[in-house]
Amino acid sequence: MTNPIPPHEKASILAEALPYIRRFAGCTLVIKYGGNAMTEPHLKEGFAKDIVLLKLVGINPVIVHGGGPQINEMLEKVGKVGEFVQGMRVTDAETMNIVEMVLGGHVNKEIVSLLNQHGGKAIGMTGRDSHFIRAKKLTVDTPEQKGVDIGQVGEIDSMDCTLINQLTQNGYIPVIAPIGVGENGEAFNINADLVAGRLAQELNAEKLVLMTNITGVMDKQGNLLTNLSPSKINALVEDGTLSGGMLPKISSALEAAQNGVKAVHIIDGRVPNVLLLEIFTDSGIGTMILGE
Ligand SMILES: Nc1ncnc2c1ncn2[C@@H]1O[C@H](COP(=O)(O)OP(=O)(O)O)[C@@H](O)[C@H]1O
Ligand SMILES: CC(=O)N[C@@H](CCC(=O)OP(=O)(O)O)C(=O)O
Repeated sequence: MTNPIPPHEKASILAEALPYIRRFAGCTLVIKYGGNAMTEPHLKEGFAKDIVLLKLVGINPVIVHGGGPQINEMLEKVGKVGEFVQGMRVTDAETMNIVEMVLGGHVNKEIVSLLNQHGGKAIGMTGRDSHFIRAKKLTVDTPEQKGVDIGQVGEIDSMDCTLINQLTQNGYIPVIAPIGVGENGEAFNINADLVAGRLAQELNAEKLVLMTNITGVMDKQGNLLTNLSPSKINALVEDGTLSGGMLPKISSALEAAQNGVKAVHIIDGRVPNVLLLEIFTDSGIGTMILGE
């Protein structure tokens, strides 16, 4: 059994939060909740409580969620296998329907419901709601081929954050599924890290926090890299240290850091209350991405 924390230590931990609460009160934080970090019920519950606490102390959290593993599970049920190119899901018409059903339906509503159960006022939406994320078809460059067509995968064309701002100002917590709308009203599947990074820029967020299922960005030997500069990131991409889902994550993190978002962090969503540790304590956690 672990020893209980003595009362004076508990008090000093709570007191440590005060300067951070003062600093971030009234600020917007964009939090990306990755599908891999939302597998355990107790972690989902803890995440919801942490977000409600942020809102209650005057911070404006805006959540963008993923759901890659949850989409894979549903694809398997209909006999399809998830396929990825450079961390992006190959999305044919049938897959797009499943993506929209899983992200816009089950995953989004589960998070919304948990937040509301814990006293938050959460509202779920996708980028098709009020057409707030306009997207166009994305093609991907691989080391072998440029411009690979991966179906209904979108890149963000523009974002209209009027509705999000109105919601946060009125006490709501927006919970956003990463689906965009094309010129003809069609749906596009967008990587959730890209939506979170762009949203953080558009909202002038104080922080972008990407919650995933790993301690942070690792070097080839598996050591945690606590700080990453643009040149270091380029080197890690070029020598193949970063792969799969880490590729869109790091490029989104870097773009946000270079476009006005003051702090960008990749942290381990498997650690209970990791958000509170990141935001309210002096201890550095995960990987911080620097803009220059
Ligand atoms: N150098 C690296 N450091 C850390 N993770 C890496 C690295 N290269 C690839 N990855 C992979 O990226 C994954 C995180 O991306 P992803 O699976 O898309 O997570 P999420 O669902 O949270 O967005 C890690 O679990 C790991 O498998
Ligand atoms: C184009 C693309 O890859 N879209 C992602 C959207 C969900 C996502 O990003 O989920 P995670 O954050 O859990 O990985 C997908 O279909 O899996």
